[in-house]
Amino acid sequence: MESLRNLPLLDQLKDQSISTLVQTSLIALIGVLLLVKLVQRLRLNLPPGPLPLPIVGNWLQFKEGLNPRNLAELANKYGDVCMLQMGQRKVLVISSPEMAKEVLQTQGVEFGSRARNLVFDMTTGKGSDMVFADYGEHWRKMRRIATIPFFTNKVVQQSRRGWEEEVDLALNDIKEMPGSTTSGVMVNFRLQLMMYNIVYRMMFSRKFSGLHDPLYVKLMTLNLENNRLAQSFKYNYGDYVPSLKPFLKGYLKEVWETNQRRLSFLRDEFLNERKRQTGEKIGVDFFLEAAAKGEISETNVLYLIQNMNVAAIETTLWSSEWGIAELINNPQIQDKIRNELDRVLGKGVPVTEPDIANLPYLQAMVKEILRMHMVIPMLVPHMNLQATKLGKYDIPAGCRVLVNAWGIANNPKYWEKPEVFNPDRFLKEKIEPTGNDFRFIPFGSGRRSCPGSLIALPILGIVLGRIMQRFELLPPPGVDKVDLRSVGGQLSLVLASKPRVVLKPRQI
Ligand code: HEM
Repeated sequence: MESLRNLPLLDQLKDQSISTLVQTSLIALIGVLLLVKLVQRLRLNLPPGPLPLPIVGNWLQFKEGLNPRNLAELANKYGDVCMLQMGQRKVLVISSPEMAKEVLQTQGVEFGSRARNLVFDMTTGKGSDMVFADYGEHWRKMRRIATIPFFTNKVVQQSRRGWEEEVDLALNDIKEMPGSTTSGVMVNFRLQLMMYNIVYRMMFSRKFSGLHDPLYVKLMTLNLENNRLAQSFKYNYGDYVPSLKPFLKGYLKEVWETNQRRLSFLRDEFLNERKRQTGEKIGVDFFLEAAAKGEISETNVLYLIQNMNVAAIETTLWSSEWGIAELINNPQIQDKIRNELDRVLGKGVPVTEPDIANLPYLQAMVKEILRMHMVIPMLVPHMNLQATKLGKYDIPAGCRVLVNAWGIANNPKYWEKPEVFNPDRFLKEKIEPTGNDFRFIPFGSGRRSCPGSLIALPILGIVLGRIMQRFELLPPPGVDKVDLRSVGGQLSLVLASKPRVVLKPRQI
C-alpha cells in the first residue's frame, strides 16, 4: 500500500488498466472455454435420461441410492442405454443383453476400467489392488499372479477335499445347536466361519478354531466395520459433489484408519506369519514370489489378500443364505434335489465336487438362486477412461458404468415369469452363468468378469447339496414362509433379515 501511494499518478493509472485488461481477458477466456464446452455438449448425442438439475443433477430423484430395481424402472422409461447425472458424476446405465455384450465384450477394453468412489479410492490405494484397478498393465499383472493359486481347475481339484471337510464340520456343528430341530437356529454365523476357513486354508493354509477364536473375532470385527463404511450410501454426497467433500472429513478419517488397521492386521497376523512357514507352495506364497521378483510390491500383496478376503467370502456366503431361504420356502424343490442326489449318488453318499457335473437339477437350483438373487446385481462399476461411442450415443470419458445384470435376469422380456423361483427353467434351456449368455451374467462377462466363479459354483453345489442330503429345511414354528426382502449396499444385494431355520435330520 505504502509503495502504491508513492507512485506517480500516471504509473498508477497504467497499472490499473493493465490489471483490468488481464481480468477482462481472463473472464473472456473462461467464457469462450465454457461456450466451447457447451457447444461440444450440444453437439454430443448423449444417452437419454431424466432432466438433471444444476449442481445436484438427478441425485435428488435417487436419494436412496442407485439399486437394480430403480434402475430397471429407469430403463422402462428411457431405454436400455441411459445416462444419469449424479452431481458431477455421469452414470451410464445398461439394461439389455445386447448392450451388456457391447460394453463387457465387444468394447471390453474401452469400458474395462473401474469407477471407484471416494471410499473405494481409500480402501484400494486408488486401485493398487486387482478388483478396482484401472484396465492396463498393473491389472493384467495382478490378475495373472492371482490366477495360478486360485483360479484354475487344478486348484479346484487340490482344494475341494478341504471345502468338503469344512462343509461337513459346519453341518455337524449346526446339527448340534440347541433348538435346531424345534425352535430353529441362526445358521449364517456358522456358515460364515465355514467360508472363512475355506478361503483362509486356500490363502494361508490356516483355519480358525471356532466362532470365538480371538483372531477370527478380530478379523470379523474389522471386516464388518470396513463393510459398513464402504457399503453405506451416506457418503455419496461428497462423491457426487466434490466441493462437499470437506464435510466428510470425519467419515473419511474413520475409513482411512479402519482400513489401515485391517491392512496391518492382515500383514502382521497372516502374511508375516506365512513367511516363517515352509512346505508346499500355496495361495499367498505365489503373491510373495511375485513381490520377491519385483513384479509387484508388498503393498500390492496386501491388497490382493484384502480382495480375496472380501470378494470370495461374502459373495459365496450371501448366495448360500439366499439359497437356504428359497429352499425353506419351496419344499417341493427340496424334494426334487434330494431325489436326484439319492438316485445319482445313492442314499448317504455325500456329494463331492466331481459329482456336480452329474447333478443337473442341483446345478439348475444354484443358477436360479444366482438369477433371482444376484449378490453383486449391477456388477462392480466399470468405467471408460476415454470418450467413446456406444451404438448411436456419445459416451464422455470417465462415466461410471452400471450394467444392471439383475434387471436383465429378472426382466419378463427375456424370462418367463421371472418372479417365480423355478430351477426347471435351466433344464429346459442350457444357459451357463459364466458370461456367454448376456441374459444371465451374475459373474459379469469378458475381461473383468469374476475369476472366482470356478470356485464359487462348486462350493455352492456342495454346501446346498449336502444340506439337502442331511436335512429337511423348515421355517421356524408359527411362520409359513421366511421373509425374502433384500437390502442393498453400494455394490451388494443381500437377504435383509437372516431367518431362523429348523433342520430336521433325514433318516438314511
Ligand atoms: C457367488 C459368488 C460370487 C459372485 C456372485 C461374484 C460376482 C462377481 C461380479 C459380478 C464381479 C464383477 C464383474 C464385472 O465387473 O464385470 C466379480 C469380480 C471379481 N470377483 Fe467375484 N463373485 C463371486 C465369488 C468370487 C470368489 C469365490 C472369488 C475369489 C476366490 C471372487 C473374486 C473376484 C475378483 C478378484 C473380481 C475382480 C475381477 C477383476 O476386476 O478383474 N469372486 N465377482
